[in-house]
Amino acid sequence: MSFLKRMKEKLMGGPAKEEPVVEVTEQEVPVQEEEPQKALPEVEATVEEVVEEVKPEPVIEQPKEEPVEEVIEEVKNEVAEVEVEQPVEQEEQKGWFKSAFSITEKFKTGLSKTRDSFTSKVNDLVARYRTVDEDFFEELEEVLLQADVGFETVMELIEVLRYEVQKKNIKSTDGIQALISEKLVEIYEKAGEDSIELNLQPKGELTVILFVGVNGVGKTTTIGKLAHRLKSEGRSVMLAAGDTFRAGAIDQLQVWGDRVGVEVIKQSEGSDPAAVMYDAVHAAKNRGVDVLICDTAGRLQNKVNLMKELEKVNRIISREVPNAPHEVLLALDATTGQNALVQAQTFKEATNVTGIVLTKLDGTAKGGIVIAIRNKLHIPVKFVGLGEQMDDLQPFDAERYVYGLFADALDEQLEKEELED
Ligand SMILES: Nc1nc2c(ncn2[C@@H]2O[C@H](COP(=O)(O)OP(=O)(O)OP(=O)(O)O)[C@@H](O)[C@H]2O)c(=O)[nH]1
Repeated sequence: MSFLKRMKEKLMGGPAKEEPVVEVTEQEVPVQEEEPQKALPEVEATVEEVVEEVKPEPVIEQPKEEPVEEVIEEVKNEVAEVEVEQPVEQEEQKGWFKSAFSITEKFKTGLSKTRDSFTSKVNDLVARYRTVDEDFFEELEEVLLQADVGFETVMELIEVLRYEVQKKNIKSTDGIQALISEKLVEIYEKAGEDSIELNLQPKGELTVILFVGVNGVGKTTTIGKLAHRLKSEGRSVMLAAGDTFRAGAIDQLQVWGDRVGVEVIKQSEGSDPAAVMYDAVHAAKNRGVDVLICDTAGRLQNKVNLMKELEKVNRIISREVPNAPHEVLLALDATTGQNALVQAQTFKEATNVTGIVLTKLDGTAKGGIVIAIRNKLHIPVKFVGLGEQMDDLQPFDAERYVYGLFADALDEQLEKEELED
C-alpha cells in the first residue's frame, strides 16, 4: 500500500489510536459536535522578516515587572477569550471523543501559516521545475532551510530524496510532495524510538509532572490545557504554583485552576518553590490525586542558578514520591524559532527533560522547527499547541503534521492514485 493510502487510513479512519477514550456511555455522548475552528490571524510577516526574527537572542529572560493586578486582569481576559460554549462539566461529559479526522483537521488548521509560506513555495517549485534535477534540489534545500527544518535534517532529507529519485527513476516533479512527506515522517520517526505517551502511573498512584520553560512561552496556559485534558480522561488533577518569582504567576495559575476545576496548592509570592512542592506532594497524596502538575519559575539568570533551583525541586519531589517526577516537560514557543532550540539546550543541560511541549505552532510560518528540535535534541515532542482553544493542545503526530504541511497537494495526489486503481 502506498504511503498516502496508509496515511489516509490512519488519519481519517476512525478514532485516533493515541486519543484516549473516556469511559462514558453512548447515551452520554449522543452526537459528536465539532467545535467551531477559530479563524487564524493573517500571516503578518514575510519569510524574510521571520528569518530576521529568529536570530538567536541571549537565553536570559528577565521576569516581567507588570503589577499583579494587571497580570490577573490580563489572564482573566485571556481565559475569557478561550471560553468554550459549554460549561466545563458538560464538556467533560463529552470527553475527548474526537474523530481521527477532526484531530487531523486541527493539525491542518494549526499549520496553515506554515503551509501558506513553506508549502506554497514547494508547490511553486514543482510548478516551475517540471523535471527533478540538481537546480530543483538546490532550491528545495533553500525552502526547507527557511522553514527552520534545520541544516542537518535538510541535508539528510535532500540526500534521501536524491537516492529515491534515482532508485525509482522519478523524472517528473509531479507529486514530489508525497515523497517529501514520506521521507520527513521516516526521518522524524528514526530520530527516536521513545514514545510520545505521557509516563502516567496507573490510576490510584500519584504521577508528578514538572513543567519548565522561560516566561512567556505559554507554560501556564499549557498546564491549564493539560490539566483539562487529563481531567477529561477521568483522572483527578492538582496544580502546584511553583513559580513564586514572577509577579502574578500564582494568581494566573489559580485562574486556570478555577477554570478547569482543579485545586491549586500555593504559597505567597517569593516563597521557596521547593516548599510549595513539598506541600503540594503531601496534599496530592492525602487527597489521593492521580496527577500533580507543577509549575516552576522561568527565570534563567544563568545555568547554575537554574540547575540549583530545579535540583532542589527535583530532590524534594523524588524524596516524597519514588521515581518522581515522572515527566519533566519543557515548554517552548515555536514562534521563537532557533531561539527555542537554544533554550532547550540550556534546560537539557540543567535537568533531565523527558519531553517537549511546543506551543503556538499555529502562530509561526516556520513549523519545520518541530523536526529540528526532534533531530537536534533527541527529546520527543510530546504535545503541540495548535491554537488557543482548550483542546488545541494535541499529542504530536508525525503523519498528521506532514499532512498539515502538504494537505492540498497530498489530497490531489491521493485522488490521482485512487483513480488509477
Ligand atoms: N495561538 C496560540 N496561543 C497560545 C498557545 N499556547 C499559549 N498561547 C498564548 O500565549 C500567551 C502566553 O501564555 P501564558 O501561558 O500566559 O504564558 P505566560 O504567562 O506569559 O508565561 P509562562 O506561563 O511563564 O510561560 C497567552 O495569550 C496564551 O493564550 C498556542 O498553542 N497557540
